[in-house]
Amino acid sequence: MLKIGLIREGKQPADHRVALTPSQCRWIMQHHPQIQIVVQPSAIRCYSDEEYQQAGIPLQEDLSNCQILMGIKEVPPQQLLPEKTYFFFSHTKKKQPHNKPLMQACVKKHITLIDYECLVHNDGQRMLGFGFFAGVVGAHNGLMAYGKKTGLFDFRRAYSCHDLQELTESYYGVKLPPLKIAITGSGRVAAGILEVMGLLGIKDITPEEFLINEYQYPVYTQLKAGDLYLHKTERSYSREHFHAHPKEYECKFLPFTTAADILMNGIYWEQGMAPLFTWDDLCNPHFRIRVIADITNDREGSIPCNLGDSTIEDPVYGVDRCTRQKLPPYLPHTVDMMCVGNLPDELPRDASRYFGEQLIKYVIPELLQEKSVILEKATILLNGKLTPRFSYLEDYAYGS
Ligand SMILES: NC(=O)c1ccc[n+]([C@@H]2O[C@H](COP(=O)([O-])OP(=O)(O)OC[C@H]3O[C@@H](n4cnc5c(N)ncnc54)[C@H](O)[C@@H]3O)[C@@H](O)[C@H]2O)c1
Repeated sequence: MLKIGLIREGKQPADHRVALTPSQCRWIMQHHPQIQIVVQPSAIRCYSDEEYQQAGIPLQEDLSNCQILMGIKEVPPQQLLPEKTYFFFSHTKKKQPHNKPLMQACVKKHITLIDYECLVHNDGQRMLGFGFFAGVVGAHNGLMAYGKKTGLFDFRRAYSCHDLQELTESYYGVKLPPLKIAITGSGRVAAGILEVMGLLGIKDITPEEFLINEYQYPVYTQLKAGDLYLHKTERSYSREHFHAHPKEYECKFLPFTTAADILMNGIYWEQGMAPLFTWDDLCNPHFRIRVIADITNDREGSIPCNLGDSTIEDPVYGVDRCTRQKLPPYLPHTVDMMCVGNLPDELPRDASRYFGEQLIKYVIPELLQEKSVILEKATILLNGKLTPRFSYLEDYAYGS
């Protein structure tokens, strides 16, 4: 019998998501009788203890008789149970300094750490992620901020809705004013943004039309990497080459800064890549963008005026375009920034269900195999020791 425990999230601020919903737990136990799932009680989880009980999933405070423990966010080191196999987003593979104590606690407690982020298909695409719901909530919040800034319309908060269905219903009858939205990216986040565009009936136009025309109704254009980047010397774009050498490319976004009212940023970005525009561009009087939903959300990253995270409670801040000062939101002369790092937690029920579906499809069957290459590849620590693939983390995991 393989016993899986769903842990209570311990990280602050509290996260409401869970790896498997009550009905998904029941489905797994019905279809895989060799698996038993228990859940640690939680007062804040988006599916209540009662919902798990009603689905026949036992509540259990002490998870020491489980072999596998599943969470979402980083587990506070003092809550780690020794010698268990843990699945969660550890945010350690880039040696993130704030998670060094967590990594070292996992070593000390002989833990096997499997990171969801490292579970990938053969072609390297991630199996699990919350990007779609980050895109949905990010697009919603970006529009909400624009409505507040201009006083033209009012959107309720996504987290006040029971789920995406209720959020969708809140769009019935909404007629947005003419506005132009530039969307960047082509992954899960972008798919979520496009979902909101579709729900609100915002019209899709080409990048060329977007730059030239004005419209009497709201429009958007999607800019994929090929629309955004150009090799600095070859003056060309190739997807494979760009993914391998993104720093050799310059960005072509500048004309959109004088054509768009809202920017919804969903690109993949890493340090050293060209930003979408510079501080000098921002100070240009023709810079038209008033609201930026920076869902990619790297501080001073692809968007230079991302001055750090905002929160779900307080999702928007203003930035003075010339003095670069952080200011309260919705002032007339600022660009408003929506830079929340845990957007999917505004729709935790849908985000959890979607996550659990991927988990059931791709990961649960691997758990039942004698040997799984997929799991091996995602195992950062095996019984507290770095696996060869992650040996580059040596100083981070074992050092002082
Ligand atoms: N704010 C939030 O709450 C939140 C939540 C989830 C994701 N994000 C961020 O949003 C961004 C996009 O996430 P996503 O889920 O859409 O990602 P994804 O993996 O679904 O898509 C990434 C896309 O970028 C492309 N890409 C471009 N350059 C690449 C490169 N050098 N290497 C690999 N892929 C490259 C890939 O082809 C892929 O289509 C990420 O930076 C992610 O951290 C933010």
